[in-house]
Order: sequence, then structure tokens, then C-alpha cells
Amino acid sequence: MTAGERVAVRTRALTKEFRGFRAVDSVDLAVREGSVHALVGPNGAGKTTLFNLLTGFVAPTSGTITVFDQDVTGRPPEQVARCGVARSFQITSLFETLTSREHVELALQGHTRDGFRFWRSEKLLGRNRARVDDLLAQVGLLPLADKPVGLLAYGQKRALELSLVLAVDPPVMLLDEPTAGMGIEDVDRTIELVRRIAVGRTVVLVDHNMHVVGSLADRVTVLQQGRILAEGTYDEVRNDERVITAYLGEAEHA
Ligand SMILES: Nc1ncnc2c1ncn2[C@@H]1O[C@H](COP(=O)(O)OP(=O)(O)OP(=O)(O)O)[C@@H](O)[C@H]1O
Repeated sequence: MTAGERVAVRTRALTKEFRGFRAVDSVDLAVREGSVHALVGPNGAGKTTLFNLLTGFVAPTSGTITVFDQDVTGRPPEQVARCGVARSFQITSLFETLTSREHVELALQGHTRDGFRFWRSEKLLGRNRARVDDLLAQVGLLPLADKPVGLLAYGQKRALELSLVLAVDPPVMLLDEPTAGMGIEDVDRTIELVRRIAVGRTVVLVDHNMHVVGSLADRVTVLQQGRILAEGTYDEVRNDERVITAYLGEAEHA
């Protein structure tokens, strides 16, 4: 099997019940290595729950999850992360008084386990500094590296969050609504950013914005009431009658 045909993340009959209610119902998902795979669906379709299952934040009721053929079913988040899966968060979780540089330094230290070493060699500090600069440059924040995060614009904070996921250098990156709450300019900048950082990685993306999904996703899985309703390329799923009906239903309901 060549790279690109390998499956990075696979679920089989994955199910999560909350007091008898199936939020995720028998989901068979195969995310190909190197692809950007979007999870979409109307409100309450189970996207966030599936996302939480894939990262170990929620334990499944039944079914299995494998990462590069390694069974991670029921493993806690830190163990899933060790298998190469890192996630971003929808909710801004930054420290307003720390700078972007300090955030990335902390993320790198946490990742490399240097966090609790009070003495660190000049060489190590120098190496980390180059890496911090590189990560900040990748997300366009190097010129603002020493500004307290509280003074950054919303889109810049979201870019910083992406750099914190990148610091872990994960083979599989899960992005939860990276463009939520953004204006159109920031959305387009974030699309470019995700496209760049997706090179050489597998990305699972949840986003409500169909412009984002259409621009980035190689493959789209549409969920409805916890089940897979349709799957294919963006063009395939957006022309699928069942998908149109599901979204129209939601619009009418709203
Ligand atoms: N901890 C929980 N306890 C009970 N029910 C839950 C819990 N988490 C989610 N649910 C329910 O499971 C269903 C799927 O929710 P989920 O948040 O995964 O959907 P979603 O597709 O991410 O929706 P949205 O687009 O609105 O974020 C919903 O009906 C929700 O109310």
C-alpha cells in the first residue's frame, strides 16, 4: 500500500450513548493518511462527540478506534496524543498576559518534557528559540511575538492556537472549527494557513463554514443524528439529495 492509501484514523461501529441517547451511532470512518477530512452536519449531528471520541476526551460505549492500526479505544487523551493525534480547541484558552512567544515556548517545553528542568543548556535554549520563531512565522505572528496575547486581534489569537498544535508536530491534527467567529478576511487567511500546515499531515476538520470545507477538504463525511448520512468529495456530498434535505430540514426548523 502506498502512502495516501494508508488509513491514519479508523473507527468501526463507533457508538456513544448519553443515558440511552445515541449521539454517535455505529460510525465507520476511515481518514486517509495525508488527507484533509471534514466532518460536517446539522446542529446536534454528533460532530463534537465524534471529535471527542477520536481524541480520547470521551470514551465510547462500543466500537473501536485505531490510529495507524494501533488500537486506542478507551485510551485517555494523553495516550491518544502519544500515538500522534493532537487537537485544537474551539474555545480560546490562552493567557492574556503572556506573549505569543511565551505560549509557544510553554507548548514546546510541555511536549519535550523540559518543562520542569530549571537548568537548561544555552544550546537547548538556542535550539528552542529557533523553533519558536519558526512556529510563530508559520502562522504569521513573528512580528507580534512579544506582545501580550490580550492585545491581539481575535484572528491572531486563533492563529496562535494553531501554532500551539503545530508545536506538538503531530502526524494527525484535529481542528475544531478553526474559523468559528471570524470575519471573511480572517477566514481566508486561516484557510491558507491550514492548507500550509496540512502538508505532510493528516487533518480532521470540523467546520460549519462550507466555504472552508469546500476549500480545504479532500473528503467530507456528513453526519446526521449520529450516523453517517453521506461521504465523498465536497462536490459529491453537496449535490447529494439526502444532504440537501438534511440541511434544508434544519433551515426550515430554524
Ligand atoms: N454530555 C452529553 N450529555 C448528554 N447529551 C449530550 C452530551 N454531549 C452531546 N450530547 C447530545 O448529543 C447530540 C450530538 O451533540 P454534538 O455536540 O456532538 O453535536 P454537533 O454536531 O457537534 O452539534 P453542533 O454543530 O451544534 O456543535 C446532541 O443531541 C447533544 O445534545
